[in-house]
Amino acid sequence: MTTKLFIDGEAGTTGLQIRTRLEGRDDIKFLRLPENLRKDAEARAQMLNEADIAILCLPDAAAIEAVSLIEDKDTRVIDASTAHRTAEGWAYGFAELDSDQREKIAASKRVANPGCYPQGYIAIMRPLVDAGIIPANFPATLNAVSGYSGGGKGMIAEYEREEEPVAVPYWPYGLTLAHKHVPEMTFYAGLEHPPVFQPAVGRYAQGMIDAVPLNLWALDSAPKLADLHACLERRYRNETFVKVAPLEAAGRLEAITPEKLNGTNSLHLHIHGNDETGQAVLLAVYDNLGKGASGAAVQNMNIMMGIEETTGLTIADL
Ligand SMILES: NC(=O)C1=CN([C@@H]2O[C@H](COP(=O)(O)OP(=O)(O)OC[C@H]3O[C@@H](n4cnc5c(N)ncnc54)[C@H](OP(=O)(O)O)[C@@H]3O)[C@@H](O)[C@H]2O)C=CC1
Ligand SMILES: CC(=O)N[C@@H](CCC(=O)OP(=O)(O)O)C(=O)O
Repeated sequence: MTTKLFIDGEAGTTGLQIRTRLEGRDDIKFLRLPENLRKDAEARAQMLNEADIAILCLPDAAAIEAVSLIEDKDTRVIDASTAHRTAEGWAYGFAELDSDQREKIAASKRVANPGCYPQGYIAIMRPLVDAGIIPANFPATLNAVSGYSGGGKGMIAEYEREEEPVAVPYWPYGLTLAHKHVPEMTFYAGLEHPPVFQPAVGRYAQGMIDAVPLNLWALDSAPKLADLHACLERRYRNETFVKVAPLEAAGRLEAITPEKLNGTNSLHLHIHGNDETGQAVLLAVYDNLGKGASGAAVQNMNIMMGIEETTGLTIADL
């Protein structure tokens, strides 16, 4: 059976990457609009209603508009924007969230693709909260760095224009601590309080690291690094795309660079720290355009089509 797929916003960063990832798939028929009609609401409505699956790679307002244009109750939607991630009636498209998330995605007509920063954070925190190692009222923090493609076409142009491209190598932002990703991070990590989330954009195109520092000594369970590792390893042992690196006592590791998993849909977790001081830092390495956006959208589409992928990178591949 062929699935009719419409990517609304196909000319953008996420849309283009989805299209490239699906090149050569003979189980998909692309519904496409000519350049002059790609923002025409009537033409988009026609495609949205004709599609079996529509992937929205649009700014939030245009994504909300796209959903309102769908009259055909059978069109299934994957929204890559922030608009519906904690909305009623939408399944959160992080398949590894817990054991029944895949079924929720498979059964849903409305799937919200997660934000790039939240995926790594939730992958680290949720199993630790579920296991009671981190209490739900924990005052968590997250530091992160993303390549500039995370800001879409607009930010890419600022870094790649010929005249006076952005020269700052590392630019902290989100300093009012109200980044649009905080609500989904808090909700899906299972925490009662929003984390202090401090992202930064680096002067490189693609790839990211989420880093969660933890004062283990402050936790009632006073876990050791091996306990954190065992918890995450147990949770992701059978996952294709999320993998946990072995515990390694090193201050600096080659695998922990933001570009390491570019072009893949993999997300790798690293647990480091110091048992003597009772402190840990948990890191998630992944591609903001891979597992952080387009890769996850394709993974969700496959789950909705009943296809199970088995081709993630193992730690040993690195
Ligand atoms: N880049 C990333 O790493 C990630 C992005 N996302 C999210 O995915 C979505 C897309 O982001 P991204 O691809 O980076 O953004 P881009 O700006 O690169 O692409 C957005 C595309 O949408 C088009 N567009 C805007 N308004 C409309 C409209 N009304 N009708 C049809 N098309 C429209 C734009 O047109 P034009 O080309 O004319 O500007 C552009 O091609 C956003 O919601 C973003 O937050 C999510 C996770 C990660
Ligand atoms: C580097 C950079 O600017 N990144 C973007 C996040 C991109 C993204 O994931 O947007 P969604 O909310 O649609 O997921 C930002 O911080 O706004």
